[in-house]
Amino acid sequence: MKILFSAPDSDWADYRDLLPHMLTEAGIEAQLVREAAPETIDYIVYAPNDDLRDFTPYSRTRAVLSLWAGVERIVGNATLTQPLTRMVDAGLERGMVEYVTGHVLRHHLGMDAHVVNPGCGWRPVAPPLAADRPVTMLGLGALGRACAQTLAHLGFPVTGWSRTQKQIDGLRCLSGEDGLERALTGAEIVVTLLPLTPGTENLLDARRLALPAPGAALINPGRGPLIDDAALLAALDAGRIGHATLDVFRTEPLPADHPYWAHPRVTVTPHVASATRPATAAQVIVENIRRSEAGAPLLYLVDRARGY
Ligand SMILES: NC(=O)c1ccc[n+]([C@@H]2O[C@H](COP(=O)([O-])OP(=O)(O)OC[C@H]3O[C@@H](n4cnc5c(N)ncnc54)[C@H](O)[C@@H]3O)[C@@H](O)[C@H]2O)c1
Ligand SMILES: O=C(O)[C@H](O)COP(=O)(O)O
Repeated sequence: MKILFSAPDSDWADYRDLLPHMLTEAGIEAQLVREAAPETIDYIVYAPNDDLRDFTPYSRTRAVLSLWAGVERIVGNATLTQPLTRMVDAGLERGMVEYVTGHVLRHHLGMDAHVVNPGCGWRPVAPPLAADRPVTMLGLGALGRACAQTLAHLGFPVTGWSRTQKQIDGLRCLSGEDGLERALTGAEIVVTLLPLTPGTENLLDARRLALPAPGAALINPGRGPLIDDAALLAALDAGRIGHATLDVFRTEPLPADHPYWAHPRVTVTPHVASATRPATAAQVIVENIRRSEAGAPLLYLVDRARGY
């Protein structure tokens, strides 16, 4: 079997030895290649790149296996008729839990007053307990759910919002348009871990950004276009949103003249919230190839109509 590794060179360095080794361990005889005649390729391991845009000639390819959790850059490709899977990786999940927990605690504990602006002087105002700090998680998938549950274990009252109604221990789960309003209203920290689809683009617009508690913090490790940037800047300037920690943007790298860079109440992180971790992600790729060969359903199959 031949597997095309269609991803940037930095990924190739991580997987070129690891993936063949793990395939062999799983009893799968395969050759991992950087290029080959398209009609000879059985599977494509994919991360966004400029080389592969037309999937039409890959006539025997049985699945395209994304190394990324977010598939918005490939899911709408009209030439892609092969099954597409997204990445759900234990290492990626743990990294996201650490990022979200760290940034939630920064805002909850008011760390900036002591660490970033220690000139504030001796103002002994103790932060409330987590139990008194409502947090809202938009998105309750692999990543949102893990982050929400960790925050709930720390004592935060966490409300989660998703497309279909969920029941998750320790969380107040809401869904639908009305659920979104209820989830946002009064939240003191809002985290967005939604995929980018036509249904989520500009989800946080001026009206919805006015619903959280005055001065609430917004943390977006999901995708940049989930937020209407002009509305967020206006909400920050008016103090309706107290701080925005943004990891993802409409244009990446974030252009040097973008107002987010200079804004005193915006923290920019350069799309580092969490990365796919090769050691665990390779297991997912191998398992999906094993399943496909055995005629079993693929894990984490993308629904083209939903867009994720
Ligand atoms: N910044 C980073 O480093 C980084 C890393 C990995 C993933 N991500 C982003 O995180 C996103 C979420 O990943 P995941 O693995 O948890 O995804 P997932 O597919 O497991 O979960 C998606 C969640 O979003 C909800 N959702 C989708 N559309 C919705 C809608 N219209 N209304 C309400 N809820 C909706 C679903 O119900 C589900 O709960 C990815 O798509 C990606 O954009 C970012
Ligand atoms: O969280 C999940 O189980 C999946 O991402 C699907 O969620 P949805 O049915 O709410 O889209």
